[in-house]
Amino acid sequence: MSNCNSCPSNDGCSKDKDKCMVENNPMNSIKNVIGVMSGKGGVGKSTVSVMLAKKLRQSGFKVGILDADITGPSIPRLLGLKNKRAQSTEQFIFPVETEDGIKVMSLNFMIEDENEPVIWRGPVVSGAVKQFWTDVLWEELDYLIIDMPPGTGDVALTVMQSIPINGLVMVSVPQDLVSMIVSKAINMANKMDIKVLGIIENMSYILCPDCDKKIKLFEGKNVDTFLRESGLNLLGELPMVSSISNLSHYGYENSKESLDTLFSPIVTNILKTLEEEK
Ligand SMILES: Nc1ncnc2c1ncn2[C@@H]1O[C@H](COP(=O)(O)OP(=O)(O)OP(=O)(O)O)[C@@H](O)[C@H]1O
Repeated sequence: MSNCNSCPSNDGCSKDKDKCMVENNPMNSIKNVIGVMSGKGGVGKSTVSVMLAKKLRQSGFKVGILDADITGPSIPRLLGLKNKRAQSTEQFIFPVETEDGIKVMSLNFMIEDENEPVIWRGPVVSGAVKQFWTDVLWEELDYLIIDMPPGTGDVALTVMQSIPINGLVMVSVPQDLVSMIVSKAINMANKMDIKVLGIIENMSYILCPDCDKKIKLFEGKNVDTFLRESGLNLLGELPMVSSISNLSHYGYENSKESLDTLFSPIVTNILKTLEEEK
């Protein structure tokens, strides 16, 4: 059952204690849980989750990534861990660790072939996500990053109900930012009483290779109005760059240089907003 003392959301929680569905594992001590969400798939949620985890780890924090995208897990590949398997005992599942010490749990670590589709019904998928929170031996973490399932369906709901998320980072692309897709995700978070820390606009522009001018591919005229009306921060913009698209093929390490500079101010904004919310 839920134990408020060991819950990362304890400080700022407004949930009714008796109705809380969060089950904590007393062996784990996780200070902050940050969910990375998007209204739909393919907009860069997993890429952002990995960049955020890497940056926090570089700053000396103890970091984990929970890949809650059960039917389309891409975290192991992005981190160059696709051939790793998670070990378990009757009591615990042990996360796989990257060379730089990020603890990772993904369904891909439990299946034989990453190309095999996960053909499970919603409740089974939701059960797996819950287990990643309760049964994985995360031990002590400063930040657990959750790569949320895409969209606002059943599994996203389970994650929000059963994991004490301190704040959500919304990832969007410019043409979706002012659409109902993002609004739906934000409204869902609001209904579940989870703070949205802000929005990252991914694939926001391209940089001209000759003059370094930012070229916006989509008109973002209404973005400012949308942000003002929704009361949300723009945490930062990421350009469309080959070093990011290469992440899925070659892993983060080969793309590190350009990403480090681009992502640093975004991480600062995320941590600042997270602290302000406490
Ligand atoms: N800024 C960017 N520039 C170029 N390519 C990008 C950028 N961000 C993400 N991509 C590419 O877009 C694709 C989708 O990214 P990613 O897997 O991170 O999205 P996602 O939202 O997690 O998708 P899914 O919901 O399917 O898991 C990947 O091939 C990734 O390399």
